[in-house]
Amino acid sequence: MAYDIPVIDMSSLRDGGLGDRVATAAAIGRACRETGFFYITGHGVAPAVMRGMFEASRRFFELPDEVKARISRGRIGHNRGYVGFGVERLDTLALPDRKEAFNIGLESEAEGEPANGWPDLPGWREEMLSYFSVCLDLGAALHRGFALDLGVAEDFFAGKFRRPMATLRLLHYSALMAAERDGAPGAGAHTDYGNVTILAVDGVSGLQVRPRGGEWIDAPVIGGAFVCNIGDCLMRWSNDVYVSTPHRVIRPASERYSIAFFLDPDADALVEPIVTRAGEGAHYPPVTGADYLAERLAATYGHGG
Ligand SMILES: O=C(O)CCC(=O)C(=O)O
Ligand SMILES: [Fe+2]
Repeated sequence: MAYDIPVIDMSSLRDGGLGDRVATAAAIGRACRETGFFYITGHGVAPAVMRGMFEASRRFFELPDEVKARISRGRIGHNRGYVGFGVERLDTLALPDRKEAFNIGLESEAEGEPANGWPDLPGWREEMLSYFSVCLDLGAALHRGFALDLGVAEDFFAGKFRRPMATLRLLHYSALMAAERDGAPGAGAHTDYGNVTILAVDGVSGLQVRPRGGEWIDAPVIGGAFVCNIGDCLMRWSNDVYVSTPHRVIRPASERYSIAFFLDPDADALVEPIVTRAGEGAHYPPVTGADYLAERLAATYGHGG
């Protein structure tokens, strides 16, 4: 079977009529069953917004190491903050990834809620939070599509993503390190944990996808489009009708920047398989979003980094 990664105009899911929404949902559903990856256009995010985000990302990663270390994931906790080169190992059988990253979670001023760490860069926090909310809206629109396609109420997921465990992640793959010949990947082969990932890549390709039962294929950069992929949580939720697909980043020939938005459900949302195929039982017991994510993060960071 030849796999491809379709380009889907999602504008109807934002503000279209029912007929168009159903058609878009069917196209997304097909991609989720086959490749688990699709590009989206018609998302309404202006090119200037993405240019601004990548400039902001560069400004952050150019900060001195000791400044970034002050807001490290180790200090901030809750999977937020700066993750230095070599700390993470997405493919547990390979060398640590050649990338640094900065994670931002749902911002809250409330007592007892996890806080984000912020660098001391003017306007930076506001720009990140504004993009965060753009991604939440896109994620909600995509979930209306998943719901339509899976045959549940169009707003089925809305009540399960009220305060979602979402992570906005800036990524920087170093060209200097890419030149080293130790076999370390940019990002090792893995599947994403959550429901859906919305990825923007700044020009330099390197993402590869391995459809289940297929070979590695390149996911080239398509200007103005985001790459979306299904994570393990939505695979489980769809009772394995949708597939989360292994992917990796090969070491780029030059500096590479990407921005990923990982959307996981609310901590207390019950992830209970939606059974759509006649005669089939649930493949998994229900689990809360928090228990599910905790299990998966422990596996990635378990090597002690
Ligand atoms: O940087 C990329 O293109 C993809 C990164 C990725 O797959 C991830 O962080 O989960
Ligand atoms: Fe990923």
